[in-house]
Amino acid sequence: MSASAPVLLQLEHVRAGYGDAMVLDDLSFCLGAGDSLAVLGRNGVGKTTLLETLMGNTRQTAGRLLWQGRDIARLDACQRSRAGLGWVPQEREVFASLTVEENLTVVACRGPWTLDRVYGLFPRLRERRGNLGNELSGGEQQMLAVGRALMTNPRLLLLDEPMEGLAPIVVEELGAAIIALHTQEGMTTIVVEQHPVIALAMASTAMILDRGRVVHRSSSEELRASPEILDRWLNVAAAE
Ligand SMILES: Nc1ncnc2c1ncn2[C@@H]1O[C@H](COP(=O)(O)OP(=O)(O)OP(=O)(O)O)[C@@H](O)[C@H]1O
Repeated sequence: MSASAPVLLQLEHVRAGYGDAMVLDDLSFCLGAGDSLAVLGRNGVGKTTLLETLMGNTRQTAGRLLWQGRDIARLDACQRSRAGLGWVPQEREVFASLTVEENLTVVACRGPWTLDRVYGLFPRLRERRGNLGNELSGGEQQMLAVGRALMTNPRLLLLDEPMEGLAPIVVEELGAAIIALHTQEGMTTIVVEQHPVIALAMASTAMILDRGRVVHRSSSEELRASPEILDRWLNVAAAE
């Protein structure tokens, strides 16, 4: 986080999970406006649960979750969305019976992100604007899911494994758009991603979770150059 950037999001000793099963335990971190953060970790360590907790979809039993300085623990997902949290779920959840353009306009909120700007980021969506959600490829659906979240004009975009199941060529196209989102558009992003090579390319800072806690936080560059940390927490020899 740059010293001058205002803090957007701050988690202090958060404990959260589902029912009686707590997944996140004493989790703390901070994110500044304009930051991009990759969240890494082995299967089942709580990466998705972290995003679900930010959106208010889990049971938070301890700690503070501050959004622009205000504790939002009691707000539901809709209220958090209105407060500026944008959510791209792992399942994409595009509206199958609406066209691409309807998928985008149905959630639109006033702000800098317009239909034209989303089409500028994803020219493929402009080409497919009249197609129904269920007529799109996996990659196009993912682009639509990102575009739809942008149309809500969030201040923070949360992406859960956006590359899952996509062909390498699409991963490249979507990855370039996600990188452009923070490098050119200044969007603050948190991206959950299993594969360190992809994750570290998509964000300038990285955080590793293990058993619901933060066990490493650094720049992506530093983590890329730390094979012992990658090996210890992710069981991979290198992120090259
Ligand atoms: N809706 C749910 N109800 C109960 N337990 C859940 C639910 N979703 C996830 N869990 C449990 O919470 C733990 C963390 O899961 P989570 O999906 O957050 O991990 P993850 O790090 O995102 O893993 P993956 O990389 O496999 O997606 C797992 O033990 C999982 O079984």
